[in-house]
Amino acid sequence: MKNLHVVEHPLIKHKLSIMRNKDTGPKEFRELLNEITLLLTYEASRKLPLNEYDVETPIQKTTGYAVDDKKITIVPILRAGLGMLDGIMELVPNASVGFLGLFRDPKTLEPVEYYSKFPEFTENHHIYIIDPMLATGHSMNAAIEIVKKNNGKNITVMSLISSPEGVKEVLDKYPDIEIYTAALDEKLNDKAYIIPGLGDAGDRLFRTK
Ligand SMILES: O=P(O)(O)OC[C@H]1O[C@H](OP(=O)(O)OP(=O)(O)O)[C@H](O)[C@@H]1O
Ligand SMILES: O=c1cc[nH]c(=O)[nH]1
Ligand SMILES: [Mg+2]
Repeated sequence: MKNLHVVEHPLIKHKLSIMRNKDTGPKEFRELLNEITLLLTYEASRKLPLNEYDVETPIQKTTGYAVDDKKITIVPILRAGLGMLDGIMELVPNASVGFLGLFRDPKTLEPVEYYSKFPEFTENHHIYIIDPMLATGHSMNAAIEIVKKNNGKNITVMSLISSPEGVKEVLDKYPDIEIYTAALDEKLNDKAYIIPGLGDAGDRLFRTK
């Protein structure tokens, strides 16, 4: 599928397998999510524009290149998206951060918004919406809609595990958006959990179950 990038890498597969293990505790789970996010960010940032400037090496002048990370905004979807925030911020430390609180109603499976605080999305801004789980895709679509309503453009989605159903839901509605994910799993179960997945990412990050 065009615009879906499954970032295949032995290190990602290795780390994600440990995260999937139900016996992996929150400390290791958080560390691994952070490490995989660094690797995902490397791929998801490939198309960022570069500014040229003059650099003087000890030998001669040359051209330097700079990413203007002040023009990047990261939007973690609370809570689980917070687990990816440090990883991406390590690589683009001057990015702004906007927060969006959504939870999935267990009965309707529809996202409920409970918090939002965004910086101003100026022209030529690049926005990364981050959430480890892309299941039905309803939360991500709600997030994209909210960010767009706030004037956000150039949106990229980063997730750890995606379902085929969720990817289709997002790309059918927003065909221009690019999704970077560490794994495309098999499908959703009858409770709309990703299988094989890793369970509830928020609960595993913050030990709430
Ligand atoms: O694609 P969807 O079917 O919408 O499901 C994915 C959403 O569900 C999870 O959040 P949850 O509602 O568990 O909130 P939490 O992060 O606070 O645990 C996950 O982190 C996504 O935000
Ligand atoms: O598998 C899933 C689906 C939604 N949210 C999660 O945390 N995990
Ligand atoms: Mg959760």
